Amino acid sequence: MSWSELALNGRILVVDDAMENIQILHAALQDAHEVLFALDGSRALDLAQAQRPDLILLDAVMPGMDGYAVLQALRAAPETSGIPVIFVTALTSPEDETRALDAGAADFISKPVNAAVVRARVRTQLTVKRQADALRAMSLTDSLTGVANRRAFSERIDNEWRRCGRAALPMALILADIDHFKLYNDHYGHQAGDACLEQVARAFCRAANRAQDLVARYGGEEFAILLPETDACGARCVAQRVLDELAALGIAHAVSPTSALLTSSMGIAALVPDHRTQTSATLIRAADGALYQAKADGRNRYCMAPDAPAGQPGNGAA
Ligand SMILES: Nc1nc2c(ncn2[C@@H]2O[C@H](COP(=O)(O)OP(=O)(O)OP(=O)(O)O)[C@@H](O)[C@H]2O)c(=O)[nH]1
Repeated sequence: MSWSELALNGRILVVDDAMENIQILHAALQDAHEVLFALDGSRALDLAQAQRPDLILLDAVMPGMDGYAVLQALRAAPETSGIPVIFVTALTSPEDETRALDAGAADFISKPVNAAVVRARVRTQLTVKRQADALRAMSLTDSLTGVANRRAFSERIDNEWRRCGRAALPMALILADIDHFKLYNDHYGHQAGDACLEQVARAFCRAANRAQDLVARYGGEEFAILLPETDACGARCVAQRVLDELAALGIAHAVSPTSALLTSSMGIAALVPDHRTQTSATLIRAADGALYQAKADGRNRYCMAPDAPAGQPGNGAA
């Protein structure tokens, strides 16, 4: 599919206090796009949050919250800051245009609008948006396994740390390290090692299957499983499923001192974030310490960080 084809079917939010202007833009765009509309700034912000349009056509002059204030509010919220905005306005002086572009507008269309020009400008902005989205997705994905990469993990854990902290919800982290992977590579070869990592990543995804769970490749043969809104008990369940999934895969590891099959060790930490005095590094450190303990205790098991608030430290051996 070409980039211009990708620009089709985008969801567009039209914001204007005059219904007849909305109707004109709707008529120009409805064949190729889903068109939403709002008659004032506050409704526009609600719709942008709830529906995440691909593009916003925004009237600059409106009673109450004007276009510039709407744009500022869109940029301030992480969920809407990446949505491109085209100003559509009767204000046509170079100063007005410059002000809109300085405020973060992607483009500027003068009223009265020409339907062909609107369609062309919209196509351009949607194409740029899709390209930016694809690049961002690529920059957050591990190319070998297809799961999130370390950068994506760092972004998510910080967001979840704050979100769960504000809501006083628990969150858990499992750090998993494949056992004796150096020996695996040495014995079966690096390509087989890569194929093994892909299989293991898929097994982790099957074990952590809630919408908000995140499986990430944390390092070479180390994975992180982030479990928002999950306490120590829930995290233990997921870790046990990881052990079961790996056992079910049955990947031979003929030279492992631990088992004839490929295994993983895991460290689990779970807590209710104290986001005012601590950072997410607290959780990572605790999970890392528990992983070290799981390795020391004989591998092929999970170990709970000792300061987990939801119960006594627990170990699970397969
Ligand atoms: N095939 C492959 N191997 C990798 C990749 N990333 C890291 N590794 C290998 O993973 C191995 C990790 O080895 P170590 O850190 O010594 O750990 P280990 O052999 O798993 O031993 P324990 O963790 O103590 O059980 C190294 O041989 C790395 O080369 C990768 O992308 N592909």
